[in-house]
Amino acid sequence: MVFSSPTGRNRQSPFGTSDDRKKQVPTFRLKPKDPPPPRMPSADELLETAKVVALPMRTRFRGVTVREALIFSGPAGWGEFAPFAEYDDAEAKTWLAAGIEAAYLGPPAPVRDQVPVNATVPAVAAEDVAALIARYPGVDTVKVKVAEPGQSLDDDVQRVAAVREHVGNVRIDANGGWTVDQAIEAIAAIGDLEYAEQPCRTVEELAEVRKAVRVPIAADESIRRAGDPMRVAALGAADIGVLKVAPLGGMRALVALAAKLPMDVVVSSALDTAVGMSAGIGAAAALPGLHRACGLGTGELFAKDVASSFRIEHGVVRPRRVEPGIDLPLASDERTAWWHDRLRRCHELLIRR
Ligand SMILES: O=C(O)CCC(=O)C1=CC=C[C@@H](O)[C@@H]1C(=O)O
Ligand SMILES: [Mg+2]
Repeated sequence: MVFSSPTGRNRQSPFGTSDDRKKQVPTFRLKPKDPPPPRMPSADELLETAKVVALPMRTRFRGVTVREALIFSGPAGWGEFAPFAEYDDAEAKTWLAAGIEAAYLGPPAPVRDQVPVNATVPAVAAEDVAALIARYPGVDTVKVKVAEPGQSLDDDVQRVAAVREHVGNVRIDANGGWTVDQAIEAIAAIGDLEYAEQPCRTVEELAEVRKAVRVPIAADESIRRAGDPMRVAALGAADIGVLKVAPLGGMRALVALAAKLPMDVVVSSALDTAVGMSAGIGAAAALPGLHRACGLGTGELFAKDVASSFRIEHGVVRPRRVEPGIDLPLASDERTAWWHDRLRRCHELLIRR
């Protein structure tokens, strides 16, 4: 689709570029009830309202102790641009498209007013598990990080056992940290699970593990960082797809991919601030079929967020718009300049034909 640009030239929408189509990421498409397509804002316009924040984490998570993010506002609300620091611009640009969608178009029409969430337990010691789970009232599903570099399988077994003292439904996430043999051994040692997320790095390895174990396999990086997110289905590599708004390029892209994937999906955060979380919850609320708890409770991992975090009550969160507070924990001038440059480069990639 095309949209009007400030220079008067029609350009390809960031929600459905030809590049995306090559990667087979679902393209943004209007439905009759959607508002008109957004005007592509210039980078200057985005940076006019931008704030770069540095949010302290309560617990280290995927090596992150301070989560940086750039947020900006548009006619539909606030959007977030927070690709992890190590991602290159080609990968980071879809995160910008997602932020622009949130700020300039807003969420798709919801089909539910609440979304069940899981608790997320980082690779902590078993004795720290209870305090973490206590932050998630009414939650009956816990996702546990495993295969942390520097830790042993015994650490994982003990952490999962500690979680089982509180809830019956446990899923694990190895972030591709195991070989096929290690995954098979670890899954046998850990025992019954709702699913094992991304036990190995490649789609082929996931397919091998899936054939060898009875525990269902979920794909995360094999979808969000893949050239072709449908490959997991083509190779019979997963039972569940873990979908994240920012890496997929937006709420509508996520909903479109969920419709194509022949498997259950779980919407999960990308360690989003409350602004990004609003989009994750908005996408989950718009999914016609949602049968599992979503990884959208990671606001609990922050010591401070950009707005009051989504309250978890009886294991669910409710979609809402977010208005960042005035006392934001702002990043240093140097980090702010780094994020501004990154946004400009990704914006250039988005509008390039
Ligand atoms: O799914 C959840 O429970 C929370 C989100 C979560 O685990 C993640 C968020 C961001 C980066 C990732 O390393 C991690 C994941 O791999 O799913
Ligand atoms: Mg994951």
